[in-house]
Amino acid sequence: MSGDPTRIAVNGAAGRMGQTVIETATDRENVEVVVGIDVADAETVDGVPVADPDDAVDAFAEYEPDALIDFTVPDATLGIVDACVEHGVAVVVGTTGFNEDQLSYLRRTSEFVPVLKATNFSRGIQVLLRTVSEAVGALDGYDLELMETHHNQKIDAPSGTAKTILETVQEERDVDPVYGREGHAPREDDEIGVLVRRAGDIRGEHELVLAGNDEVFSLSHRAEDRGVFAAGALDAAAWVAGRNPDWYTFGAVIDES
Ligand SMILES: NC(=O)C1=CN([C@@H]2O[C@H](COP(=O)(O)OP(=O)(O)OC[C@H]3O[C@@H](n4cnc5c(N)ncnc54)[C@H](OP(=O)(O)O)[C@@H]3O)[C@@H](O)[C@H]2O)C=CC1
Ligand SMILES: O=C(O)C1=N[C@H](C(=O)O)C[C@H](O)C1
Repeated sequence: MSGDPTRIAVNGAAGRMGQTVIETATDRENVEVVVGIDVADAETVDGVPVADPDDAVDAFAEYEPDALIDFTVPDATLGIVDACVEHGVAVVVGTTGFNEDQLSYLRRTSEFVPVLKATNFSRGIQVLLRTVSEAVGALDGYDLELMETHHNQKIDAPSGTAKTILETVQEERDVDPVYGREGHAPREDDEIGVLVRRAGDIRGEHELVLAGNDEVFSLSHRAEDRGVFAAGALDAAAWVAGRNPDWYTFGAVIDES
């Protein structure tokens, strides 16, 4: 490895993903988490100082991060990006559950600093997305059903990843999502069932089933540890820091590394 490590701030530092990012970074030489941001009272996480979001501008001035990794909630993401613009800090967004207006705000932010957003920072899901396009394009007319399962603390549903899989399907075929089924609900040809489960501490499971022509084909992915998302987010932060203001995807990181 050459050069100084990428200096990273973590928004949501005391959360499940924030803690995992900080822990994962300690084993790496190309990144260093220099400050955390969280509403939690914690003064440090794993030895990393934690500042309140209201003090983010001062914290960025003091610790000079190159990139911010955000795993919070949409309002918290939007609450910190102006501080990133003020200090020229690249933004890596892992948070899910944004509405259209919130996404537009993030898009505008990318006119001033690089913004890289991914609903799933595992490499396997990125490959699954590419395979989804090929499978849906090739298996015309097959019934499509999409399932996801996550831990019982997850707020948004369907998951951000499931929404990305759905969008990828819809780029290939004109199907309308049907969320769960109940009562007399016969399947239509132009629909895709979307089913959500929440239980225990399941890290994240996604499956797309394609059925027709006397066969069933399925594409599935299971995250076994939050470390897979943390590793991808750190790769993304090291890759995007110092680039020109623009909107970037995790797929580009994988293509180039
Ligand atoms: N893209 C990907 O690969 C992945 C995305 N995610 C997404 O990341 C997000 C976070 O997930 P997870 O870590 O499990 O959630 P957690 O609830 O465990 O962590 C979120 C943290 O953000 C804190 N927080 C809340 N408001 C603010 C604020 N205004 N400023 C700073 N921090 C704040 C929370 O504090 P408090 O608890 O006190 O509210 C909490 O500590 C979710 O949207 C999830 O879907 C998760 C895994 C992978
Ligand atoms: O909240 C989670 O845990 C996860 N959220 C992301 C999503 O909404 O897709 C990614 C991953 O599945 C874990």
